[in-house]
Amino acid sequence: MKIFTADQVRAADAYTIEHTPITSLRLMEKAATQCTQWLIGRYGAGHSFHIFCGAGNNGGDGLATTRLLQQHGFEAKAYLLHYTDKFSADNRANQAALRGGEAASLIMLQPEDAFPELPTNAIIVDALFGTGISRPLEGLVAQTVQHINALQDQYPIIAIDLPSGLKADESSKDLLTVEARHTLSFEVYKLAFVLPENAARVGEVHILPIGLHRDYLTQTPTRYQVVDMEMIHRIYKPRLPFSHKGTYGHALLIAGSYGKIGAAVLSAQACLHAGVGLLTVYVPECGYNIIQSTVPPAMCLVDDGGQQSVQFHEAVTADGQGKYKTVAIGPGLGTSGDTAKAFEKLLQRYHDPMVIDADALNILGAERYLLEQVPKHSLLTPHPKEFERMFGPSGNDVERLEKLSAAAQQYSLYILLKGRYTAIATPEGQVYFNNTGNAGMATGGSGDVLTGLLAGILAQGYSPEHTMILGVWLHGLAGDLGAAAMSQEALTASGIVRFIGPAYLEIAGAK
Ligand SMILES: NC(=O)C1=CN([C@@H]2O[C@H](COP(=O)(O)OP(=O)(O)OC[C@H]3O[C@@H](n4cnc5c(N)ncnc54)[C@H](OP(=O)(O)O)[C@@H]3O)[C@@H](O)[C@H]2O)[C@@H](O)CC1
Ligand SMILES: [K+]
Repeated sequence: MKIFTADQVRAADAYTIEHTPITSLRLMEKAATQCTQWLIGRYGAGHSFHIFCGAGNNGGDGLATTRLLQQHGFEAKAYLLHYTDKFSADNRANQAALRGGEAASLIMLQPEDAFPELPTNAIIVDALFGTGISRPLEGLVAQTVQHINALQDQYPIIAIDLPSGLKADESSKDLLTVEARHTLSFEVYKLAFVLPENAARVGEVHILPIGLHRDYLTQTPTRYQVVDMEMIHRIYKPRLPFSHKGTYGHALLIAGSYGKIGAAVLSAQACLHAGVGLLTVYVPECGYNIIQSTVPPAMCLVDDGGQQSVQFHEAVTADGQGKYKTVAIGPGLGTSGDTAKAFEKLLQRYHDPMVIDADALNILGAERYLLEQVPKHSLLTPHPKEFERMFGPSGNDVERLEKLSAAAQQYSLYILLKGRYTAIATPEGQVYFNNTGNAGMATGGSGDVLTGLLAGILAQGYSPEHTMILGVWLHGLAGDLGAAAMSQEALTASGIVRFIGPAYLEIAGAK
């Protein structure tokens, strides 16, 4: 699903009005109808709705929603903030329509008025500002937003289109905004929804269709997209009936050190569950028995280094055209000087896309010049701290995203940034946001599983871009299925591995 800028949303609106018989007032009615249906479906009988409206079209959505809720037999009141007399035309039309209905359901809130008393069954709806926000909140609107936020533990707060005060396309890091439990937005995502700094503001996002013109939605190029099942279906390739293990590639996984062989085990298991044809795991000597007994389908190569691998570059031939379709390196590897040297030699020998994670990223962070030597189109999988070590600190999430995208373009790499919506930046400047996964996956070894999964997918012949999108998505879905079966708390990295299979079945079943 595409992420539109506020300007693109406005253009979609205008295009729809120009190319179909629909008016802007009718489009607002559709938006309000969707919000009404969502609110009734979610909260139903026994609740009263208290809708705080601004002077623009977001306020218009709120006024229309109030009227529609009443028409469905619900108690609903609109509080129209009277901080200006500059109401939009559609806002005025909906004020008039509401005044024509139930008495006392449209209340003008003046700057000197106290915040209204709300009954215990209240649902607060925020329709103050949407994409038209143009400056920080102050005066009556700021006070109202502070009041609403102070009530968030008592009443659910539902924002229409955007939590008021939040900018759709920029960082709102230090701005006052509504803190919603749910945000009901229309047709497309907005960048603000996927930024970690907005997590407490947007809550759960629900995208509701309102009939914006398909041509505009499908033909407008966007820099950002949220990965969805449709995209996954386009990427996923079922196995061929006449295939053999050679069809699905041979991966080399270089991982583990004394005390961290578990990282190699988890990565190896994930790589096998991803569907790789053959797997060789390269570990220091202390890992040999462990790998052979816990991951029997994998072959094992042993380094002379004892506690940390220091000669793994020799596992690939000097011309880099050996038997391995892909190489993954990093989980539990260690960062000693000799390991770093071996990594540098590996980069000189191996020229196909690699998967680079954990300690291999830490080595890159310490020896930045090595970034230039990483094979083009390799996959880098840092968490925010590793990212910062490599590319420096950022003032806010949008700045970090720009840095991510700039690095992916500069070095021709696919780089992801882990988070609730993991961002995947491509060498072409695109950024995909992953929408699967849960807080139960914030557990040791979860990243090692992702590395193995990516290596297993890449080795099967998927392009690096498709590997990144499919791998991150499968990883999150396996985590979601695991959490559903055993709770987020009890989910472990091994649990994520166990649910890679069911996650594949979900894609295959829905295809
Ligand atoms: N496009 C679509 O697909 C559809 C869009 N729809 C809806 O329209 C919404 C966009 O409407 P919009 O353009 O009227 O902007 P909106 O957010 O209501 O705010 C503008 C008003 O706020 C004011 N204002 C701004 N900042 C302020 C501040 N800090 N403090 C005080 N005032 C401030 C600004 O005043 P001004 O800056 O002009 O002085 C103006 O009066 C969108 O989010 C969605 O809900 C749906 O109806 C149907 C389909
Ligand atoms: K709003």
